[in-house]
Amino acid sequence: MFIEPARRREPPHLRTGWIEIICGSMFSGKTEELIRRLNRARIAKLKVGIVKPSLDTRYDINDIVSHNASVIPSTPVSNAADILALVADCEVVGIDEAQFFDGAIVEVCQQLADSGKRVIVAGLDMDFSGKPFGCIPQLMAIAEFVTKVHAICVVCGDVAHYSYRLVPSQERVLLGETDSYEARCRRCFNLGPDAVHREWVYE
Ligand SMILES: Nc1ncnc2c1ncn2[C@@H]1O[C@H](COP(=O)(O)OP(=O)(O)O)[C@@H](O)[C@H]1O
Ligand SMILES: Cc1cn([C@H]2C[C@H](O)[C@@H](COP(=O)(O)O)O2)c(=O)[nH]c1=O
Ligand SMILES: [Zn+2]
Repeated sequence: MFIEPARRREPPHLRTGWIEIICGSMFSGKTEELIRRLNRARIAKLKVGIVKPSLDTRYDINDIVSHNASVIPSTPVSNAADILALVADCEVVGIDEAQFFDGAIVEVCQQLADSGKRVIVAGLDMDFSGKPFGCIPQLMAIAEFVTKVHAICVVCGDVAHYSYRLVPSQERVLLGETDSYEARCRRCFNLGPDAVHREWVYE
């Protein structure tokens, strides 16, 4: 489990910031982990700013909501550059679904961390075709801390690494949950539509 590095209680310009990435497939617990870290920052009485891309309207227009219904309020943002003004007075910044932001998100995260803030970013590392998703690989490269989380393959029960798309769209951006995606391990992802889902063994 990720444990926060100690922070000196000094004005932001006198202390270092950093970037944390939480990445993985869909259903791997990225949002839960983001919410856990942000709640702990609040308990530490740090000023926390939370944003998500405005196109992510899946569960709620404003709130960040995990697949198992953990919730934290956030501000929807259309352009990555707008984040800078929104969180100017915050010590900790949380960003969910970062793969949907434009390329400026990389420079925005750098600037926030350079100005002494702790920046926690969650996002999909790969799209439905198994290709690196948007800015996430670059963010992983510049981050101090990278946490890769895993789901459970709904076909065989092994550790899942991929988000398998169940519907025919080839558009990169297609919002959805279990209606359109399932978490799969490498083998079951490569089997595609030929994968045979394991039967329930226990009642
Ligand atoms: N295949 C799966 N593997 C693991 N968790 C799953 C799966 N399907 C649904 N879940 C639920 O999703 C939760 C994680 O949700 P969330 O944090 O929103 O994930 P992410 O942001 O990575 O999509 C788990 O705690 C679990 O309740
Ligand atoms: C793989 C993949 C996913 N999406 C969408 C589907 C969901 O709305 C989000 C991911 O949410 P989660 O919190 O990680 O479950 O992204 C997409 O648009 N394109 C893709 O290839
Ligand atoms: Zn599998």
